[in-house]
Amino acid sequence: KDSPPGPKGLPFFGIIFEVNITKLHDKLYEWTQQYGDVFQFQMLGKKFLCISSVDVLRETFLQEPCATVSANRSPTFTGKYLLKDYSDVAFASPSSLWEKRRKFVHRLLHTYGEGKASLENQIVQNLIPFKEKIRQTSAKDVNPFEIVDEFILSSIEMLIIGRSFGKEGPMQPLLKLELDLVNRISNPGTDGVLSVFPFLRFLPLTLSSIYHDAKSVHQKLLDILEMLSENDCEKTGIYHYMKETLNEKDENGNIWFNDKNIYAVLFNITAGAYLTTRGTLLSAIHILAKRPELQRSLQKEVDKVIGRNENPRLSDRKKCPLLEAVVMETLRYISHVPVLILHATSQSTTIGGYTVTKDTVIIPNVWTMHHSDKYWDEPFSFKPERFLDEDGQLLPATHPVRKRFAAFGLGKRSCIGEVFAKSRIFLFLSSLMQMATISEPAENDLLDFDPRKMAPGIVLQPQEYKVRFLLR
Ligand code: HEM
Repeated sequence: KDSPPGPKGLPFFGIIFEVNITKLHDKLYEWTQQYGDVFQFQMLGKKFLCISSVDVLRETFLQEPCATVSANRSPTFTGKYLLKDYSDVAFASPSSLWEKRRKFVHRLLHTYGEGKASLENQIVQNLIPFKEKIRQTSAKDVNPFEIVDEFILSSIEMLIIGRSFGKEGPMQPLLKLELDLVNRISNPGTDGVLSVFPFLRFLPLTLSSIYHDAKSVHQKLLDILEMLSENDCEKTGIYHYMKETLNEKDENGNIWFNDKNIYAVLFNITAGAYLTTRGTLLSAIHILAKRPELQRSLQKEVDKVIGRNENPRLSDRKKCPLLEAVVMETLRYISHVPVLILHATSQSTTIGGYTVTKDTVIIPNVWTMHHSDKYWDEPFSFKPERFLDEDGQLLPATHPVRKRFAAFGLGKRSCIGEVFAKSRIFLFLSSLMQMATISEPAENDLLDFDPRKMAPGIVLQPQEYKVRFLLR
């Protein structure tokens, strides 16, 4: 049992010709049925270990010594070329400077995601144009993508610079463009090819223009931030705090936060905050449009806890277990970060009883885990009640069902934006349920949401659709 099973593939190329590299998770789902919960394969000279078992993943990411050994990141094109030689948090492997960076960014996000009443007020302010749009479009067929984008991008501006300039302002169009580009290039399959053949960035290919465009748009954004921070911006966004920390030294006299770190960390935060929350909200709206009964129950909960006219507050979240369960089930059902961000081993170790060599790329196969009938009854059905007890309360985090949920990753590399993301998702969905009912469009049939049809990317995205918002 020393070496895991898995598809053999060709010398050097491995399995590359057997998969659609933009939708790696589809093939991993199929191979799990064939080879089991832990299997390995080779692609372009790299060794991959795919983990589709919740128990093995928890053991690997949460128990020492494996937790530390498996916290590395594999070398990526995104990390090396887009993020200035791994100057970021998400694509860099651990080091003492990285640890300081991760803690710092985590603290900033936490303060801004939950602690600061001012951000809560600002997000509530961001909801005003959103509510206005819903009023204007009431009962008409509408594509909700623009409305959701505006809300998310405004809250990213708030987070970074302390205010939003709106949809027509200098930042939102750039952010949107940049983040669509990043999603395409950082997709693990696409990045996997580019990381082995980085010279492709010099050839006249679509991929290389995506890379160059993403870089130049990001630089433009930084130039705008610099200009704004010198002029008329309140000193409340995280950009200001990053600038204040610039060139600080650690106890050994090493600078732990420099210009390159600001550049790369802002890439992480904008992509982390936009792609994931956008995917969640747009999927939730589509899913709810097909479930009027569930909406009625959500509206009852929101009316009781928040009322019809009060703005929702973050403190209301704990009192809305059904809404929490709907968000959790949406995240499980769509699993839109299907293989997390790939990990790697910093030395040889044992995983699931197998010997795994140093520099093996670890694929946490959360897509398969979240859609396995071993763990979930009817995994391709949307059932928020799986996260509730018989009294309608959210199951505790220690409950076996909750332990199978890994949408934000686990352990040392888990998402540092979870609180910030959940806060925004709650404020958005509770406001929506307070004021409107989502209905199918009048024009044509809306098919039920199918996560298998989501568009590829490092974060899968829902296909466009139309709904109607009927004012209550
Ligand atoms: C629904 C929302 C979100 C989901 C589902 C999500 C999911 C994830 C996942 C799966 C990972 C990788 C875990 C791993 O590699 O083991 C991750 C990492 C990360 N996320 Fe999120 N995320 C969300 C929102 C956010 C937000 C709002 C931010 C920032 C504002 C953010 C920032 C980050 C960063 C910086 C990392 C890298 C952590 C590290 O490598 O140490 N995420 N997230």
